[in-house]
Amino acid sequence: MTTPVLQVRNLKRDYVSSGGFLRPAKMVHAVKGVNFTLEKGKTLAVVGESGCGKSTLARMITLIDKPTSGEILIDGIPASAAHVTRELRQKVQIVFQNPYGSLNPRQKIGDVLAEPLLLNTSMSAAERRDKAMAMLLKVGLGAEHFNRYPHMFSGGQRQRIAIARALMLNPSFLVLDEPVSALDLSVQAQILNLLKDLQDEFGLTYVFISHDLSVVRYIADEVMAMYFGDVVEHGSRDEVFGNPQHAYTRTLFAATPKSDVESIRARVEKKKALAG
Ligand SMILES: Nc1ncnc2c1ncn2[C@@H]1O[C@H](COP(=O)(O)OP(=O)(O)OP(=O)(O)O)[C@@H](O)[C@H]1O
Repeated sequence: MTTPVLQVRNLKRDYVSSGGFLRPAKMVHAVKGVNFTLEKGKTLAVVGESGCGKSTLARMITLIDKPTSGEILIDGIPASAAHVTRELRQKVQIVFQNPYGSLNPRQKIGDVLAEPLLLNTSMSAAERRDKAMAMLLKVGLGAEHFNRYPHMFSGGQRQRIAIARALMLNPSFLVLDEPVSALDLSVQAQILNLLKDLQDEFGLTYVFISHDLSVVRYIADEVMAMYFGDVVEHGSRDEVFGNPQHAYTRTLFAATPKSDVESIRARVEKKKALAG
C-alpha cells in the first residue's frame, strides 16, 4: 500500500484573542481536533462558513502556523516543529485567493517562477530559465509573458502564475485557499479546468478550501465540512452531497441551488470544447 500524501491526527489550534476596554481576553478553539488522510492524486474540499476554522487548518498543514497539539505527516514524515526541514517545506505549497499581494511588483514573471529554483536547487541559470518557461506554458500562458510584470496581467492570469510558482519545486500537495473566489464566473471555470488538467498530468494532490459548494461539487473527490472548529461531516463527494448527515451540512447544501452546479459544469465543458 502506498503512503498517503497527508495524514492529519487530532489537530488542534487555540488562539487567545486580545481583549479590549471592559472586554477580557478569551480563548478561541479555532480547530478542535481534526483527523483525515489524503491519498495521492485526490482532492479534499474543506467547506464551511466564515470563521469555522478552514484557513487555520490550511495554515497548519502548509506549516505556516504551528498546531497547539496533534500531528501532521507529509509523505509519512512527521512535521512536528523540530522536524520541519527545508525538504519538508518544499513538499507543501499554497495558493491564495488573491495572489497579487504575494507577487513582487518589480519582479518579472520569469524571475518569479525561477526564484524557488535559485533558492532551493543547484540548477544553472539556463536550466532555471527553461523550467520556468516550460511551467509558464503548462499553465496556459505564453512565452511573451515571461518578461512582463505582475500588474500587466488579469486576475485569472495572475492565478495561473501563482499556480505555476507553487508547482516549481514539485510539491507533494497544494493547498488552494479559495483560489477562484475573486474571479469572474467564466474565468473560474478556466482555472478549475486547469487545476484538473494539472492534477491528471502530474498526479497532484489538492486540499481545496472553499465556501462555494458549486465549485466544490465540480472539483472534489472528498468533502469535509467544518462547523465552529469541528469536522461535522467527511465522506466522498457523492455521499456528502447525495445524503448529508449533519443538520448543518443539510442547511448548507440546501442553500446551493443545483442549477449553480450545472452551470459551472456547463461552463467548463464549453471551455473544453472551445479549447479542443
Ligand atoms: N490570529 C488569530 N488570533 C485570534 N483568533 C484567530 C486568529 N486567526 C483566526 N482566529 C479565530 O479562529 C476562528 C477560525 O478562523 P479562520 O480564519 O480559520 O476561519 P475561516 O473558516 O477560514 O474563515 P474565513 O473564511 O472568514 O477566512 C475564528 O473565530 C477567528 O476569529
